[in-house]
Amino acid sequence: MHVLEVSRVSKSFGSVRAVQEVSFAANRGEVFTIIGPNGAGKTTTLEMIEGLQRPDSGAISVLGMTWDKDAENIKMRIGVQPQSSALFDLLTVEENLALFASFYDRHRPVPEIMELINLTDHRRKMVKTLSGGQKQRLAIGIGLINDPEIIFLDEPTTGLDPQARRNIWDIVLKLRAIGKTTVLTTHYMEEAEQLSDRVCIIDQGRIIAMDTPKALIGRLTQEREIHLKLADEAAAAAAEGAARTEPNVTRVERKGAQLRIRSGKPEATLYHLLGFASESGQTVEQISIREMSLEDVFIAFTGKEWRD
Ligand SMILES: Nc1ncnc2c1ncn2[C@@H]1O[C@H](COP(=O)(O)OP(=O)(O)OP(=O)(O)O)[C@@H](O)[C@H]1O
Repeated sequence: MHVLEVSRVSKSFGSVRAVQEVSFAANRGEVFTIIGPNGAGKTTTLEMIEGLQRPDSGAISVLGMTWDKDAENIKMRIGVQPQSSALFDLLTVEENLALFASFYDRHRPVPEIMELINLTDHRRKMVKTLSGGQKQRLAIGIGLINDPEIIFLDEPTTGLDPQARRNIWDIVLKLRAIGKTTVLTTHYMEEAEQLSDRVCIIDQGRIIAMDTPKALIGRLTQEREIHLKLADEAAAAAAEGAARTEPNVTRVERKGAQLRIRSGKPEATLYHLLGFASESGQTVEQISIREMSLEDVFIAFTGKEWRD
Protein backbone atom coordinates (compact mmCIF):
# COMPACT_ATOMS: atom_id res chain seq x y z
CA MET A 1 0.00 0.00 0.00
CA HIS A 2 1.24 3.48 -0.81
CA VAL A 3 1.47 5.74 2.20
CA LEU A 4 2.55 8.64 0.08
CA GLU A 5 1.71 9.56 -3.50
CA VAL A 6 3.20 12.49 -5.33
CA SER A 7 1.90 13.04 -8.83
CA ARG A 8 3.25 15.48 -11.38
CA VAL A 9 4.15 18.07 -8.79
CA SER A 10 5.87 21.28 -9.90
CA LYS A 11 7.05 24.38 -8.09
CA SER A 12 8.88 27.46 -9.35
CA PHE A 13 10.42 30.40 -7.54
CA GLY A 14 10.36 33.22 -10.09
CA SER A 15 12.25 31.86 -13.06
CA VAL A 16 13.81 28.99 -11.05
CA ARG A 17 11.95 25.77 -11.78
CA ALA A 18 12.82 24.07 -8.51
CA VAL A 19 10.63 20.97 -8.99
CA GLN A 20 9.28 19.85 -12.35
CA GLU A 21 6.59 17.21 -12.82
CA VAL A 22 7.87 15.00 -10.04
CA SER A 23 5.94 11.77 -9.38
CA PHE A 24 6.64 8.92 -7.00
CA ALA A 25 4.97 6.79 -4.37
CA ALA A 26 6.36 5.39 -1.12
CA ASN A 27 5.33 2.01 0.29
CA ARG A 28 4.57 1.38 3.94
CA GLY A 29 7.66 0.39 5.92
CA GLU A 30 10.26 1.33 3.36
CA VAL A 31 13.17 3.74 3.45
CA PHE A 32 12.60 5.94 0.41
CA THR A 33 15.46 8.26 -0.40
CA ILE A 34 15.49 11.34 -2.56
CA ILE A 35 19.03 12.03 -3.61
CA GLY A 36 20.43 14.82 -5.71
CA PRO A 37 23.14 17.46 -5.77
CA ASN A 38 22.75 20.86 -4.08
CA GLY A 39 19.80 22.79 -5.44
CA ALA A 40 18.27 19.72 -7.12
CA GLY A 41 14.91 20.37 -5.45
CA LYS A 42 15.01 17.88 -2.58
CA THR A 43 14.02 20.26 0.21
CA THR A 44 11.29 21.89 -1.88
CA THR A 45 9.84 18.45 -2.70
CA LEU A 46 9.91 17.40 0.94
CA GLU A 47 8.40 20.66 2.16
CA MET A 48 5.50 20.33 -0.27
CA ILE A 49 4.81 16.82 1.06
CA GLU A 50 5.06 18.10 4.64
CA GLY A 51 2.50 20.81 3.88
CA LEU A 52 5.01 23.64 4.39
CA GLN A 53 4.88 24.78 0.76
CA ARG A 54 2.12 24.57 -1.82
CA PRO A 55 2.83 23.04 -5.20
CA ASP A 56 2.07 25.22 -8.25
CA SER A 57 0.53 22.14 -9.84
CA GLY A 58 0.18 18.43 -9.27
CA ALA A 59 -1.27 16.42 -6.40
CA ILE A 60 0.04 15.01 -3.14
CA SER A 61 -1.65 12.41 -0.99
CA VAL A 62 -0.30 11.52 2.45
CA LEU A 63 -1.77 8.41 4.09
CA GLY A 64 -4.66 8.73 1.67
CA MET A 65 -5.36 12.34 2.72
CA THR A 66 -4.70 15.78 1.20
CA TRP A 67 -3.43 18.95 2.88
CA ASP A 68 -6.44 20.93 1.64
CA LYS A 69 -8.95 18.75 3.45
CA ASP A 70 -7.16 16.94 6.25
CA ALA A 71 -4.26 19.10 7.44
CA GLU A 72 -4.78 18.46 11.17
CA ASN A 73 -5.11 14.75 10.69
CA ILE A 74 -2.00 14.53 8.54
CA LYS A 75 0.02 16.51 11.12
CA MET A 76 -0.90 14.00 13.82
CA ARG A 77 0.27 11.05 11.74
CA ILE A 78 3.50 12.27 10.18
CA GLY A 79 6.79 13.19 11.79
CA VAL A 80 9.05 15.98 10.64
CA GLN A 81 12.56 16.32 11.96
CA PRO A 82 12.91 19.99 12.94
CA GLN A 83 16.02 22.02 12.13
CA SER A 84 18.56 21.79 14.98
CA SER A 85 17.96 25.50 15.53
CA ALA A 86 14.40 24.73 16.68
CA LEU A 87 15.74 22.86 19.74
CA PHE A 88 15.78 24.69 23.06
CA ASP A 89 19.43 25.26 23.91
CA LEU A 90 18.97 25.76 27.64
CA LEU A 91 16.73 22.74 28.13
CA THR A 92 18.03 19.19 28.49
CA VAL A 93 17.49 16.37 26.02
CA GLU A 94 14.71 14.98 28.18
CA GLU A 95 13.05 18.37 28.67
CA ASN A 96 13.07 19.10 24.95
CA LEU A 97 11.38 15.79 24.20
CA ALA A 98 8.84 16.29 27.00
CA LEU A 99 8.02 19.77 25.71
CA PHE A 100 7.42 18.61 22.14
CA ALA A 101 5.46 15.61 23.47
CA SER A 102 3.10 18.01 25.26
CA PHE A 103 2.00 19.44 21.88
CA TYR A 104 0.27 16.18 21.01
CA ASP A 105 -2.73 14.39 22.49
CA ARG A 106 -0.99 11.07 21.99
CA HIS A 107 2.74 10.50 22.11
CA ARG A 108 5.33 7.80 22.78
CA PRO A 109 6.99 7.77 26.23
CA VAL A 110 10.05 10.04 26.35
CA PRO A 111 12.40 7.30 27.73
CA GLU A 112 11.50 5.05 24.82
CA ILE A 113 12.39 7.77 22.30
CA MET A 114 15.69 8.48 24.13
CA GLU A 115 16.56 4.79 23.79
CA LEU A 116 15.69 4.79 20.11
CA ILE A 117 17.93 7.78 19.37
CA ASN A 118 20.61 6.51 21.70
CA LEU A 119 20.65 9.55 23.99
CA THR A 120 19.57 7.98 27.28
CA ASP A 121 23.02 8.52 28.77
CA HIS A 122 22.90 12.19 27.78
CA ARG A 123 19.34 12.85 28.90
CA ARG A 124 20.28 15.44 31.50
CA LYS A 125 22.60 17.41 29.22
CA MET A 126 21.57 20.80 27.96
CA VAL A 127 21.22 20.98 24.19
CA LYS A 128 23.90 23.64 23.94
CA THR A 129 26.49 21.14 25.22
CA LEU A 130 25.63 18.40 22.68
CA SER A 131 27.71 17.57 19.61
CA GLY A 132 26.28 18.19 16.12
CA GLY A 133 25.45 14.52 15.71
CA GLN A 134 23.71 14.33 19.10
CA LYS A 135 21.61 17.39 18.25
CA GLN A 136 20.60 15.77 14.97
CA ARG A 137 19.59 12.61 16.82
CA LEU A 138 17.52 14.66 19.25
CA ALA A 139 15.84 16.43 16.31
CA ILE A 140 14.96 13.02 14.86
CA GLY A 141 13.59 12.00 18.27
CA ILE A 142 11.36 15.06 18.25
CA GLY A 143 10.10 14.04 14.82
CA LEU A 144 9.22 10.63 16.27
CA ILE A 145 7.57 11.74 19.50
CA ASN A 146 4.00 11.57 18.11
CA ASP A 147 4.56 7.99 16.92
CA PRO A 148 4.19 8.96 13.24
CA GLU A 149 3.56 6.46 10.49
CA ILE A 150 5.86 8.34 8.14
CA ILE A 151 8.92 10.29 9.20
CA PHE A 152 10.63 12.86 6.99
CA LEU A 153 14.34 13.43 7.45
CA ASP A 154 15.85 16.25 5.39
CA GLU A 155 19.59 15.72 5.00
CA PRO A 156 19.99 14.44 8.57
CA THR A 157 23.67 13.64 8.12
CA THR A 158 24.94 16.67 6.21
CA GLY A 159 28.04 18.09 7.81
CA LEU A 160 28.49 15.23 10.29
CA ASP A 161 31.65 13.16 10.61
CA PRO A 162 31.53 9.53 9.43
CA GLN A 163 30.91 8.07 12.89
CA ALA A 164 28.10 10.51 13.65
CA ARG A 165 26.59 9.71 10.23
CA ARG A 166 26.65 6.02 11.04
CA ASN A 167 24.85 6.66 14.32
CA ILE A 168 22.05 8.28 12.33
CA TRP A 169 22.02 5.35 9.89
CA ASP A 170 21.47 3.05 12.89
CA ILE A 171 18.36 5.00 13.82
CA VAL A 172 16.99 4.81 10.26
CA LEU A 173 17.54 1.06 10.25
CA LYS A 174 15.80 0.73 13.62
CA LEU A 175 12.82 2.69 12.26
CA ARG A 176 12.65 0.33 9.35
CA ALA A 177 12.75 -2.65 11.70
CA ILE A 178 9.73 -1.32 13.63
CA GLY A 179 7.79 -0.76 10.40
CA LYS A 180 7.94 3.03 10.05
CA THR A 181 8.13 4.57 6.61
CA THR A 182 11.10 6.90 6.29
CA VAL A 183 11.46 9.50 3.56
CA LEU A 184 15.01 10.71 3.55
CA THR A 185 16.96 13.23 1.52
CA THR A 186 20.70 13.17 1.19
CA HIS A 187 23.47 14.12 -1.14
CA TYR A 188 25.66 11.26 -0.01
CA MET A 189 25.41 8.46 -2.56
CA GLU A 190 26.91 5.92 -0.20
CA GLU A 191 24.22 6.69 2.34
CA ALA A 192 21.43 6.26 -0.20
CA GLU A 193 22.95 2.97 -1.27
CA GLN A 194 23.33 1.61 2.26
CA LEU A 195 20.00 2.64 3.73
CA SER A 196 17.36 2.76 1.05
CA ASP A 197 14.84 0.27 -0.16
CA ARG A 198 14.28 2.60 -3.08
CA VAL A 199 16.05 5.65 -4.34
CA CYS A 200 14.80 8.51 -6.45
CA ILE A 201 17.62 10.46 -8.07
CA ILE A 202 16.77 14.05 -8.91
CA ASP A 203 18.74 16.66 -10.76
CA GLN A 204 17.61 20.19 -11.64
CA GLY A 205 14.11 19.55 -10.35
CA ARG A 206 13.49 16.40 -12.37
CA ILE A 207 13.56 12.71 -11.53
CA ILE A 208 16.25 11.05 -13.58
CA ALA A 209 15.97 7.53 -12.18
CA MET A 210 14.06 5.63 -9.51
CA ASP A 211 14.38 2.04 -8.30
CA THR A 212 16.14 -0.11 -5.70
CA PRO A 213 19.84 0.75 -5.47
CA LYS A 214 20.65 -2.73 -6.73
CA ALA A 215 18.40 -2.47 -9.77
CA LEU A 216 19.74 0.98 -10.64
CA ILE A 217 23.29 -0.25 -10.53
CA GLY A 218 22.24 -3.36 -12.45
CA ARG A 219 20.91 -1.17 -15.25
CA LEU A 220 24.41 0.06 -15.96
CA THR A 221 26.43 -1.89 -18.42
CA GLN A 222 28.46 -4.78 -17.16
CA GLU A 223 31.51 -2.53 -17.31
CA ARG A 224 33.80 -2.49 -14.31
CA GLU A 225 36.80 -0.39 -13.51
CA ILE A 226 40.08 -2.18 -12.85
CA HIS A 227 42.75 -0.41 -10.83
CA LEU A 228 46.35 -1.57 -11.24
CA LYS A 229 49.50 -0.29 -9.63
CA LEU A 230 52.80 -1.18 -11.28
CA ALA A 231 56.36 -0.79 -10.05
CA ASP A 232 57.02 2.47 -11.85
CA GLU A 233 55.86 4.83 -14.58
CA ALA A 234 57.65 3.03 -17.42
CA ALA A 235 56.09 -0.29 -16.47
CA ALA A 236 52.66 1.36 -16.25
CA ALA A 237 53.12 2.97 -19.67
CA ALA A 238 53.93 -0.44 -21.16
CA ALA A 239 50.89 -2.00 -19.45
CA GLU A 240 48.77 0.90 -20.71
CA GLY A 241 49.77 -0.03 -24.26
CA ALA A 242 48.82 -3.65 -23.59
CA ALA A 243 45.47 -2.61 -22.14
CA ARG A 244 44.63 -0.53 -25.20
CA THR A 245 44.95 -3.58 -27.46
CA GLU A 246 42.64 -5.75 -25.35
CA PRO A 247 39.24 -5.89 -27.13
CA ASN A 248 37.01 -5.57 -24.02
CA VAL A 249 38.68 -2.39 -22.83
CA THR A 250 36.67 0.81 -23.36
CA ARG A 251 38.80 3.38 -21.54
CA VAL A 252 42.31 3.63 -20.10
CA GLU A 253 43.69 6.35 -17.86
CA ARG A 254 47.18 6.45 -16.42
CA LYS A 255 48.57 8.53 -13.57
CA GLY A 256 52.20 7.78 -12.84
CA ALA A 257 52.46 4.09 -12.00
CA GLN A 258 48.68 3.69 -11.64
CA LEU A 259 46.22 2.58 -14.29
CA ARG A 260 42.43 2.77 -14.35
CA ILE A 261 40.93 0.58 -16.99
CA ARG A 262 37.24 0.24 -17.91
CA SER A 263 36.36 -3.12 -19.33
CA GLY A 264 33.20 -4.95 -20.40
CA LYS A 265 34.80 -8.24 -19.32
CA PRO A 266 37.07 -7.39 -16.41
CA GLU A 267 38.21 -10.96 -15.79
CA ALA A 268 39.38 -11.39 -19.39
CA THR A 269 41.11 -8.01 -19.33
CA LEU A 270 42.85 -8.79 -16.09
CA TYR A 271 44.00 -12.17 -17.40
CA HIS A 272 45.44 -10.45 -20.48
CA LEU A 273 47.23 -7.80 -18.42
CA LEU A 274 48.66 -10.22 -15.88
CA GLY A 275 49.93 -12.37 -18.79
CA PHE A 276 51.58 -9.30 -20.30
CA ALA A 277 53.18 -8.35 -16.97
CA SER A 278 54.59 -11.79 -16.37
CA GLU A 279 55.95 -12.08 -19.94
CA SER A 280 57.67 -8.73 -19.69
CA GLY A 281 58.99 -9.47 -16.20
CA GLN A 282 57.01 -6.74 -14.43
CA THR A 283 55.38 -6.95 -11.05
CA VAL A 284 51.88 -5.75 -10.42
CA GLU A 285 51.85 -4.26 -6.93
CA GLN A 286 48.14 -3.77 -6.46
CA ILE A 287 45.01 -4.94 -8.25
CA SER A 288 41.40 -4.10 -7.54
CA ILE A 289 38.13 -4.17 -9.43
CA ARG A 290 35.84 -1.39 -8.38
CA GLU A 291 32.14 -2.20 -7.97
CA MET A 292 29.80 0.21 -9.68
CA SER A 293 27.91 2.52 -7.34
CA LEU A 294 24.94 4.87 -7.43
CA GLU A 295 27.42 7.57 -8.29
CA ASP A 296 28.06 5.81 -11.59
CA VAL A 297 24.30 5.67 -12.14
CA PHE A 298 24.11 9.44 -11.74
CA ILE A 299 26.99 9.97 -14.14
CA ALA A 300 25.46 7.53 -16.65
CA PHE A 301 22.05 9.28 -16.56
CA THR A 302 23.20 12.90 -16.53
CA GLY A 303 26.60 12.77 -18.18
CA LYS A 304 27.80 14.93 -15.27
CA GLU A 305 30.29 14.20 -12.54
CA TRP A 306 28.81 13.76 -9.07
CA ARG A 307 30.01 16.26 -6.46
CA ASP A 308 29.21 15.69 -2.80
N1 LIG B 1 12.13 30.10 -1.12
C1 LIG B 1 12.85 30.09 -2.24
N2 LIG B 1 12.96 31.19 -2.99
C2 LIG B 1 13.66 31.20 -4.14
N3 LIG B 1 14.32 30.13 -4.64
C3 LIG B 1 14.26 28.99 -3.93
C4 LIG B 1 13.53 28.90 -2.70
N4 LIG B 1 13.65 27.64 -2.22
C5 LIG B 1 14.42 26.97 -3.10
N5 LIG B 1 14.78 27.78 -4.14
C6 LIG B 1 15.59 27.36 -5.31
O1 LIG B 1 15.02 26.18 -5.84
C7 LIG B 1 16.02 25.25 -6.22
C8 LIG B 1 15.86 23.94 -5.45
O2 LIG B 1 16.16 24.16 -4.08
P1 LIG B 1 16.06 23.07 -2.94
O3 LIG B 1 16.41 23.71 -1.66
O4 LIG B 1 14.75 22.38 -3.03
O5 LIG B 1 17.19 22.07 -3.39
P2 LIG B 1 17.92 20.94 -2.54
O6 LIG B 1 18.03 19.79 -3.46
O7 LIG B 1 17.21 20.73 -1.27
O8 LIG B 1 19.34 21.56 -2.32
P3 LIG B 1 20.28 21.57 -1.02
O9 LIG B 1 20.92 20.24 -0.99
O10 LIG B 1 21.23 22.67 -1.37
O11 LIG B 1 19.37 21.88 0.14
C9 LIG B 1 17.34 25.95 -5.99
O12 LIG B 1 17.74 26.56 -7.19
C10 LIG B 1 17.00 26.99 -4.94
O13 LIG B 1 17.87 28.10 -5.04
